[in-house]
Amino acid sequence: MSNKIKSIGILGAGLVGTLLSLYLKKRGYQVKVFEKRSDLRKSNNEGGRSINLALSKRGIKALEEVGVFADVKSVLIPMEGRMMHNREGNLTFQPYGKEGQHINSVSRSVLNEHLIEAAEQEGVQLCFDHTCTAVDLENTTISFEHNGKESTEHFDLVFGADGAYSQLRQAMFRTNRFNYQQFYIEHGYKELTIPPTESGDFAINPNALHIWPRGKYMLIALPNLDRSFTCTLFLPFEGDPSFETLTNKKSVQSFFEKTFADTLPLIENLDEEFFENPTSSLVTVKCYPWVKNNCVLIGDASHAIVPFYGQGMNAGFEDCFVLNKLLNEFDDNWDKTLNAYQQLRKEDGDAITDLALNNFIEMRDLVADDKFLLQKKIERHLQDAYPDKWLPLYSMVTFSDLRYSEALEIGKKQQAIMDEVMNRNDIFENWESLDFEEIVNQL
Ligand SMILES: NC(=O)C1=CN([C@@H]2O[C@H](COP(=O)(O)OP(=O)(O)OC[C@H]3O[C@@H](n4cnc5c(N)ncnc54)[C@H](OP(=O)(O)O)[C@@H]3O)[C@@H](O)[C@H]2O)C=CC1
Ligand SMILES: Nc1ccccc1C(=O)C[C@H](N)C(=O)O
Repeated sequence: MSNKIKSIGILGAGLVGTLLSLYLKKRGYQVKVFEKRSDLRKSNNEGGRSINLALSKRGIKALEEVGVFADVKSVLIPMEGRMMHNREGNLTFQPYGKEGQHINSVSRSVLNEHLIEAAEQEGVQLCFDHTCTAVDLENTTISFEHNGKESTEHFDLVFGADGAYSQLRQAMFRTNRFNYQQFYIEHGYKELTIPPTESGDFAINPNALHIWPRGKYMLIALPNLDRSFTCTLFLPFEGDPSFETLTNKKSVQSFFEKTFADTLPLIENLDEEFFENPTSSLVTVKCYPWVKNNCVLIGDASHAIVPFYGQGMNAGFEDCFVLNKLLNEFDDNWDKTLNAYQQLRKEDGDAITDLALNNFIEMRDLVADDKFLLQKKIERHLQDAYPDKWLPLYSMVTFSDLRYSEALEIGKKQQAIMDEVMNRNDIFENWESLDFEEIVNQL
């Protein structure tokens, strides 16, 4: 294939497809994007099933590289830490990183609109209402349906940025030695809303990610530009409590009274939203290889993860950044680039998949535990005293661009060290007199 690539087709004008199109167009390729949905800028309908995104270092870096971050900045809301709400409505705040560090709440559709606009201005051809129905991996053609008509188009290279249920991946699925694994967690999610107050203000602190951790399940809330909050209830599909048991207004009301009492005056239309918004499921997909002939998977199509680290978009954006960096390194030799791309990013995709699953346990359960919060405090102290030696796992993932796979490995070593530290009987009283140097030197 090497250096004969001129035309590139991309499936999906989601966050990753549009950013990828910008990168490739800027390199001088002819780029055409096919998206099954209508143009978001004309009909914005998320259908009550969106979870707010948390843009952080990796995503920002990837947006900066193509010059779109400056434009996006105005739609971000900084969240400096987690605000935990216990059953009595008492609050505990846990900062995400050092002073001045934060993650950014952003609506998927607003960010997507910005990227679509930027891609169009760059000269990318965007085809909305085009559903890809098949990909021919041998001939690098895409078949799609548009306005009831079927047609087929050939490209030198095709990218599947078409999400967790990718059509391109579907074509790869039938090829020899393609590995594939998919599983659903036992929880589903439902979107609810905390509207602005009557005076038009945020009802709760907008510079935090709010969590109501309840062990096996949780509710979270992230701020929006219109001063509302998008809440997401993560609850098992089956068991008690579960989506299965919350079948009528009475059961929902009493569940919220018992578990999330301080949200009842805030979520105005609980009954309507609970029964009108869909309950969505959460899938994880792992597969390999990501490259077959001249067809390549990227973003969720190659590594669909659960949302709990707020890294799905950041990881997909980083895929684009790394691909572009490799194209620079290999002077647009696509064979070499794609080979290196899939090897590097598979390891990192697997790592963030595991990290995201673990972060659910942290958010729904551990953040309500005093010992866990003390561990975080000690780790922040280690970071302040030995910034070159100890960077907490959350910071490595969120505020650095260290490879996810390296962050995961270092994080495991840190956890083993901290397990011993936290086992001391007098840890709550005497943590300040720990030998911090000895701790960091164990790494
Ligand atoms: N906050 C949220 O609710 C969501 C967030 N995300 C975030 O976005 C990140 C990046 O996702 P990304 O990899 O871009 O994937 P996305 O799912 O965001 O985007 C893929 C796009 O391709 C479209 N598509 C799917 N099948 C076809 C097809 N056959 N033909 C043409 N278009 C198709 C999808 O439409 P359709 O969606 O209708 O299938 C979607 O618009 C995720 O990691 C996650 O963090 C993604 C989804 C939801
Ligand atoms: N955007 C999200 C959507 C759903 C669930 C979590 C998030 C997060 O961002 C979590 C955050 N990184 C945290 O660890 O507190």
